[in-house]
Amino acid sequence: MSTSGDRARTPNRRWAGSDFQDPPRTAGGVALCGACRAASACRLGVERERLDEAGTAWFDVSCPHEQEGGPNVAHGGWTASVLDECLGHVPLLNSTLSVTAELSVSFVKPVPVGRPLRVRAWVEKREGSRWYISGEMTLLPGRAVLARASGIWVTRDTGHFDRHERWLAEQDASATSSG
Ligand SMILES: CCCCC/C=C\C/C=C\C/C=C\C/C=C\CCCC(=O)SCCNC(=O)CCNC(=O)[C@H](O)C(C)(C)COP(=O)(O)OP(=O)(O)OC[C@H]1O[C@@H](n2cnc3c(N)ncnc32)[C@H](O)[C@@H]1OP(=O)(O)O
Repeated sequence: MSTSGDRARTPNRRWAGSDFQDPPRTAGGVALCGACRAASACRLGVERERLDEAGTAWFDVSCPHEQEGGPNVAHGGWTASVLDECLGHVPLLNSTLSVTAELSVSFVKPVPVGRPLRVRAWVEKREGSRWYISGEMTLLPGRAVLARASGIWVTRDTGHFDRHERWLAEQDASATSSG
């Protein structure tokens, strides 16, 4: 029987040999998170990504039908997730591992499901290990803004997830010992 302690010690083969700063990418250049590696596609619907010479990141995105909230429109959680993903790729496109510390989303218009959308993301400033990143989602064709986001990403070293596993094991151990 598997326990939470076993889970904390089990190597995760999706990340085996993985370089956090240079993850596997789709043909469209999209860096894949852990759960999407088996599917070889971003299940949030990020189809292409690229960084231009000015440092702005561009993403072709479409809301999957499984993420429908209201009739023919995206669940707000999808909009927030895909903006977290796209803005969070900016440090990665600059060969830097980071995690989201804060994220703020403005839902400007309902987001249609199954339509081509564009996300643009850029660095506002960097202070210490913090990257202040903003972005917006627009409808295609045209450039109507559907959502805006801004947040703070914090640079991590490659020991971040191992430290987390140890912290989790300690939580489990202290919960077990205190009953
Ligand atoms: C999906 C996650 C994947 C992450 C990347 C992994 C591999 C990459 C490969 C493939 C992946 C492909 C694509 C994925 C890319 C992006 C997807 C979106 C990213 C995410 O979806 S990621 C998941 C959600 N996210 C978390 O899981 C974070 C949980 N959380 C923590 O892990 C800690 O809470 C942490 C690290 C935030 C702080 O940890 P801490 O407090 O111990 O650090 P410390 O004290 O050293 O602070 C260091 C500096 O952060 C500043 N700081 C701290 N907290 C702050 C806050 N709230 N707001 C503003 N600034 C803050 C301090 O002011 C100091 O700033 P300074 O260095 O300038 O002085």
